[in-house]
Amino acid sequence: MKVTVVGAGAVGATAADNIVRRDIAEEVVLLDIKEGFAEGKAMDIMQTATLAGFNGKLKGVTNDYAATANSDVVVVTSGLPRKPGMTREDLIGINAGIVKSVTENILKYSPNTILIIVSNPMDTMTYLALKSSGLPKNRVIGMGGILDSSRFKYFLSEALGCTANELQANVIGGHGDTTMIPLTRLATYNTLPVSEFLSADALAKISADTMVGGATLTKLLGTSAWYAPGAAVAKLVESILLNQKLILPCCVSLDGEYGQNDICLGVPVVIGKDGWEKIIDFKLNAEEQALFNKSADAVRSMNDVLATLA
Ligand SMILES: NC(=O)C1=CN([C@@H]2O[C@H](COP(=O)(O)OP(=O)(O)OC[C@H]3O[C@@H](n4cnc5c(N)ncnc54)[C@H](O)[C@@H]3O)[C@@H](O)[C@H]2O)C=CC1
Ligand SMILES: O=C([O-])CC(=O)C(=O)O
Repeated sequence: MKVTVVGAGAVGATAADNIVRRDIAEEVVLLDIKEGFAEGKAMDIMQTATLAGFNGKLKGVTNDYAATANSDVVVVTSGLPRKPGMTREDLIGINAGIVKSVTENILKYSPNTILIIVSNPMDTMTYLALKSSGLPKNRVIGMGGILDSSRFKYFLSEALGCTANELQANVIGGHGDTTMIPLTRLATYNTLPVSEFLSADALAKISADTMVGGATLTKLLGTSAWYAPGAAVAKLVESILLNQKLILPCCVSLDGEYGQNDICLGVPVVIGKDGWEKIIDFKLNAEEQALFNKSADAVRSMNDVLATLA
C-alpha cells in the first residue's frame, strides 16, 4: 500500500515518521512546495531506520505529484499553522486555497484515494475537500477527534494518577476551541465511569482543558503542536491500511446522523480499507445533543465563508 503525506512541516513530517516506523506501508511519499524541504526531512527520517528498526521506504519530493501516483491514502497537512492568540478559524483564508489546489493535484494521479484532511480549520477543510474532490463521502476523513480524545485521556490520567492507556474517552463535535465536546458522561477508567473517581468540578476542568488543548500548546510552543497530531494521523492510517475496523472519532459527512445534514463533523466511525465504513449513531442525552447542534451551527457558519473566498 502507498501513502502520500502533503506538507513536510511539523505535522506532516511527524506523521510520515510515525507511519514509516510502523512498517505498515510499502511506500510513503512526502511532498512539499518548498524546494528540497521534503527531500531533507525524508532523508533525515530514513537515517533513523537502523536506529528505530524499520524497513519501510520514505521518499521526499518537491511538488512532484507524479511521484504520488496511485496512493491508497493521502494525508493533507499543507497550510499555515496558527500562532498564539489566533483561532484555527483565522486560517481559513489562506488554507482553503491550499487545500483545494492540493486536492485537485492529488486526484489527477490518485483518483480513487482516501483523503485524510488535517489542515485547519479542519472541519471546514474536510467539507471543502469532499465537495471539491467529488470523492465518495466514505473516502474523505478529517483528523481531529483522535487527537482531541488522546488529549482528553491525558488530562483524565493526570487527574486520576493513572496511565492514559487505562482510559476510554471520546471527543466528538468540531475540532475548534469552542466546538469540541468531550463526552465526560461516557468516559471510563478500566470499565468504571470516571465520575466514580472525579468530582463534577474536576471533570468540568478536564473538559475545558481538553477543548483548549491545542491553544495551550500553541501558546507554549509559539506554533501549534505536532507530536500528538502526527501520531494521531498514523493511528488513522494504520486502521485503514490494516483494515482494523477501529472505532475512531473522525470528521465525516453527516446525512441525518446526529440530526445533521450537509456538514462534516466529528463522530465515532468504523475505519477500515474503504475509509470510514459506518457511523456509530448512538443516542446523546439532551445536553450533549444541544452542544452538538451548537457545534454544527458554528462549523456551518465557517463553511458558509468558503463561498466568499476567491
Ligand atoms: N487537524 C488537526 O488535528 C491538526 C491540524 N493542524 C494543522 O495542520 C497544518 C500544518 O501544521 P504544521 O505542520 O505545524 O505547519 P508547518 O508550517 O510546519 O508545515 C506546513 C507545510 O505545508 C507546506 N505547504 C504550504 N503550501 C503548500 C502547498 N500548496 N503544497 C504543498 N505543501 C505546502 C509548507 O511549505 C510547510 O512545510 C496547519 O493548518 C495546522 O493548523 C495541526 C495540528 C493538528
Ligand atoms: O491547535 C492548533 O491550531 C493545531 C491543532 O489543530 C491542534 O493541535 O489541535
